[in-house]
Amino acid sequence: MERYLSRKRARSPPAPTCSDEDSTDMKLARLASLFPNMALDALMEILLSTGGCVETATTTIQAQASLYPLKRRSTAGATPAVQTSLNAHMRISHHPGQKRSRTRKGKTLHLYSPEDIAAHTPCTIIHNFLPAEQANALLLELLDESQHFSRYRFQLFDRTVQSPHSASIYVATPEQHRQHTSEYTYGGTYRATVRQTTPQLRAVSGKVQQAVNAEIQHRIRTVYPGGRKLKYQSPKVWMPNAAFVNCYDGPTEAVGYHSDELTYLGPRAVIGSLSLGVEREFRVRRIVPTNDHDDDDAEDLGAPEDTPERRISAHTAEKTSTSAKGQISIHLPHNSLLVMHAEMQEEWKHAIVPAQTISPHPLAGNRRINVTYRWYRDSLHPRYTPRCRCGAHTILRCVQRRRETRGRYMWMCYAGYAPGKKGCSFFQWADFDDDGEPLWDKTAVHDNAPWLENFVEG
Ligand SMILES: O=C(O)CCC(=O)C(=O)O
Ligand SMILES: [Fe+2]
Repeated sequence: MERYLSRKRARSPPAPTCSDEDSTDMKLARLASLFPNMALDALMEILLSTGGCVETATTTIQAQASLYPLKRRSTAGATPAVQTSLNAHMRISHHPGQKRSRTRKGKTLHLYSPEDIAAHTPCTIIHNFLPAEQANALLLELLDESQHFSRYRFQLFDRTVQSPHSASIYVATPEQHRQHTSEYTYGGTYRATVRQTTPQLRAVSGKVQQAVNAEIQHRIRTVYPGGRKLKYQSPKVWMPNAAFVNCYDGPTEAVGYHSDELTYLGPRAVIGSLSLGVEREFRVRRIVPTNDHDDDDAEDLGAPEDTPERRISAHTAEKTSTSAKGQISIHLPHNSLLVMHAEMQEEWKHAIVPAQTISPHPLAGNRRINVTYRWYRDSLHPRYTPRCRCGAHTILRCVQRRRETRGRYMWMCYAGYAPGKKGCSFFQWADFDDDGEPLWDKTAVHDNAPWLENFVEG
């Protein structure tokens, strides 16, 4: 990003003013119409590198076209230059309650130590989480599994676009496999790749469960107001029953800025995220509310935001207001467990950004494997979640920017973003009790249908 921004600044006439009214999909579509011969991936990278500004992206592409022939400009070449760590220039205190922002517009603050990460982000990290042999065994097992992974596909106007990394979801039993392929949806469609847990994945789940619960309790005691759990956060023991495994094969594979879909996790979800193989940067940035109502309507009433499909287009940057405070880079080495705490999905966005350089891992080569352990709430099983007029499952989202309704949850139709489907404009506010349980007819929730089983044996 710096490379493009600094070139842009040095140039005269002055940088174009960025009109930031459109959703990311619209911006990408505008760029695609201006540069029909360029790959969408490359356009997304450039949009990301210019902070989501179509005008700057356009002048950047035009200027670069004379320097680099288009076919030789890889996505890696269009990624932001590696940025220097701000840690070198500033001392960061580790007071847990510290609220002062350390990020600045357009800058990336690089964090490595668990204390800094806990103090400045909604995450905590445990390095060297597993015994070395167990981490390696899990890595090898999942590298082998990754041959079965697939890429998410989503519809962008008349194009079907693929995610720039591959993934599969893992569940514990054949019955859960059935449910995940025919009942649970993701980003408006059924999952393409669902697999059953493998021996190493199962063996590690108990350790993840234990560590995540300890981290949750520590966070509550040391960070949350009054030492109490957040409103809507579940008071129950966190029990993962689904794991998404991602594979990033090489430095250009990535996932764009997004918040994880809350449909089955419910509000204030906690996610345990284990990194294996090549070290990559996990970027987080706080969502800043905006007063621009037109812009907000686009977000709140239809722009794809919190789906995996969005991650493809969200590969581009967010609106200016969102990125105004800059971003934080958390470095995720092999065998580290990152806990995304309850304040993460509603108030922050996260991404794995393309890397300019990576250090190959002795077992994984250029690949990084990531496992996100998730706890699907029984009360949010698809047999209970609202259906929209078009018959599809709705997805649960939180209003993230619009000041008046920020923090409210809503059920929305997302079918329109699934290839081959037509959506409707279904929208309904979602209400929860203080523990994040849906306030719909609870008798229905206590029927005898099979629940998702926890991964952990015994
Ligand atoms: O690869 C990672 O660390 C993050 C993956 C992620 O954000 C996701 O699966 O939702
Ligand atoms: Fe995510």
